Amino acid sequence: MADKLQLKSYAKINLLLDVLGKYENDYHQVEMIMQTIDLYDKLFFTKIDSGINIECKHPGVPSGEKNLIYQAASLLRDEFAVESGLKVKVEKNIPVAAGLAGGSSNAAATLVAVNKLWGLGLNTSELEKRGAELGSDIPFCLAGGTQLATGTGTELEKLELDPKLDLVVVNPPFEVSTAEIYKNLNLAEINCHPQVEKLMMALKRDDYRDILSNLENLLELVAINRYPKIEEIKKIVAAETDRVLMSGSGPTILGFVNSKSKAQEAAASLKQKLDTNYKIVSATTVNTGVELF
Ligand SMILES: C[C@](O)(CO)[C@H](O)COP(=O)(O)OP(=O)(O)OC[C@H]1O[C@@H](n2ccc(N)nc2=O)[C@H](O)[C@@H]1O
Ligand SMILES: Nc1ncnc2c1ncn2[C@@H]1O[C@H](COP(=O)(O)OP(=O)(O)OP(=O)(O)O)[C@@H](O)[C@H]1O
Repeated sequence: MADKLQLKSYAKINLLLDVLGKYENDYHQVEMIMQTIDLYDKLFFTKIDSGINIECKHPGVPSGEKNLIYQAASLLRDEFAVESGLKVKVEKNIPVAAGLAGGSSNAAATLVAVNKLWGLGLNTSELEKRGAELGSDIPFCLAGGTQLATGTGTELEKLELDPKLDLVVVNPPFEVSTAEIYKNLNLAEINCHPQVEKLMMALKRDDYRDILSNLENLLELVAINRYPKIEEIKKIVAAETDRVLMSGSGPTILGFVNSKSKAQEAAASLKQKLDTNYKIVSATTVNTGVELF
């Protein structure tokens, strides 16, 4: 059995994020259209004799038990009484605590890696179940592409759509806690919800204008309330693109355009306008989850 595996783990965006209610455990009932984009981390996994060692140069990424990679590996190690260990080198490209599921996608890749390296023989839905125990975005990150997510975000339906959307990803230099954003959402105040059916129809028809007008994120208002800077960034990105949207619980702002070259132009122009500590990249949607490279 091979003792090395190299996997890419893709960033996700939420083309639509609606919150319908709250469960007794305080998690929220959501309805989302999730999508992977061609921004990814590279993970180099090696099976070792014992322990879980993580090497990542990014200062915002914990190296020990707090790392989702560690948690994913130790969950399966404990469940299956695995005696081997794991070494992981992470090349981070996805901004951290950005609403792009960077940690979740790393965890999804780890589930795939240890399943293979430790010979556990689990299928995708068995991996999804373990992923959901660790984080709501992890099951989606396994297969990626375009998926409808319901429940707490872990009940998934893969949509046989492969939208080709070009965008610029603008990540400001501050982190946002997902828990804090959900905690500050007051559903009683919301009288207008995103329209998931309309977006799905627009995606099916590949109608650019209709797709753009149905991109919505209910958490945007909460995030802007807590961090007014997000509204300022939105305005700057709006001047360069056809539609702006916050990803997940923020603070990353996405600006949509109708070609790769326009996305690159928008990225170049925004780099001139915003501080150098903003991470700004052009991206495109992909129909990929965790994959070998
Ligand atoms: C905002 C999104 O990223 C959109 O894809 C997800 O809904 C959240 O995904 P995530 O970061 O993987 O979330 P988790 O790590 O599972 O949860 C972080 C915190 O967010 C809140 N949370 C999360 C998911 C959900 N359906 N309801 C919630 O209220 C909970 O307070 C939880 O403690
Ligand atoms: N492998 C990892 N990569 C990045 N962050 C990690 C990782 N493991 C743990 N973390 C921690 O998780 C927190 C959230 O990081 P992450 O990049 O996953 O956020 P996010 O993009 O907002 O995710 P989501 O969209 O799933 O809420 C960070 O504060 C970071 O310290």
